[in-house]
Amino acid sequence: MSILIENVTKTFGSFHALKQINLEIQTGELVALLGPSGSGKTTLLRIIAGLEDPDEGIIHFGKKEITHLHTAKRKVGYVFQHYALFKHMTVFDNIAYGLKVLPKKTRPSKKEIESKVNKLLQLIKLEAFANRYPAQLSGGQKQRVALARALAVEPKLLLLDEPFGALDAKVRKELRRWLRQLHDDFQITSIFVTHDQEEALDVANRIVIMNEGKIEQIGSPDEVYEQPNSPFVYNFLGNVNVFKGRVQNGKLFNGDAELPVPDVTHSENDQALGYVRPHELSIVRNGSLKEAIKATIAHIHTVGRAVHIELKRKDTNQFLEVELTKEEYEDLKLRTGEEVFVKPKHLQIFKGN
Ligand SMILES: Nc1ncnc2c1ncn2[C@@H]1O[C@H](COP(=O)(O)OP(=O)(O)OP(=O)(O)O)[C@@H](O)[C@H]1O
Repeated sequence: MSILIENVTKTFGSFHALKQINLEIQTGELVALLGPSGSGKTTLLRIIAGLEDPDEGIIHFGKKEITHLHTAKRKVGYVFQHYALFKHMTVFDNIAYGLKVLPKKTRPSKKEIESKVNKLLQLIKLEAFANRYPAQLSGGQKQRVALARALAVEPKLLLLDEPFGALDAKVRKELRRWLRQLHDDFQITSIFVTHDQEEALDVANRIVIMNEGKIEQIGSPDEVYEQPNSPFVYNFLGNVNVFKGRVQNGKLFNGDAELPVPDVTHSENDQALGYVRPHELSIVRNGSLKEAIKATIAHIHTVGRAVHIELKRKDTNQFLEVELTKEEYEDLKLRTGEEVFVKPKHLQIFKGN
């Protein structure tokens, strides 16, 4: 089911939690709402679920307008950060719950419910745990049960609010992979809230980046990471080096460096900020002083196949962060304390002040 959100606004007293949100989600997409705490992610999810009313704006599910439709009639599965399982019910009964409380007309038979729950138990790999109670499960297992419970009623839309927020890093990673697999198998339109960039980049087909009640950027993980459209997105999605200066003759004047700027649309003499990701900086031994930045290697550390290098600029004493592949690093034979030159491969310019 596709979703269309038009001009949705929400205030709590005088506080604007959502400002003119416009968003279209296609059937079968797995979309992440990503943003810092308080940016409005949960409020938007709750409005889509019908747990909260927007002040203004319209929401469509497919062709139908549902802005004020009761939550129970929206056919939405909702998974919260804190499992919210029924403590006094077994895993089996928790998953079956949504089916057992359906009105008699639409309720499947006891046998059908049993077969459906068993299939879901297989899917979440907890067949052997059907008779356990939530207190006898780990956090990851509880969250899998919560997902199975949400899926049991065959929702047209699956909403997940920080579903793995309370779990440790390894279990989170496992569940992410599993959520993606589940999504691919079921093809349910899904929206999940997270403030973890890595999680959003790893799981989602599309990421909606929110800040202070507004959407900053919408795009595929590659798009938002490689082509951030604002300093906010640059900073929020991973590490970045920022060069502040003045743009003149196609160059950013920063410290002693004159860094070439691609297709400048800024007027000459504008104050500007140049953004470069650590992997977009290269290290060379011999540089022309102008187009490269002289710096001393302060620290080197390896994370898997990547090598992170921290350098201190000779001109401004600021620190730079460079990421090389292990091969690049081994070719260069770099050592702590050595003087080198750092060159941006790609500089994204934003207006500064
Ligand atoms: N019922 C409410 N009454 C008053 N203010 C609220 C209410 N619900 C949310 N807010 C405020 O609206 C803003 C957005 O909240 P929301 O929960 O949507 O943010 P979020 O991006 O999901 O943050 P987090 O990641 O911390 O959950 C916050 O400043 C919050 O305090």
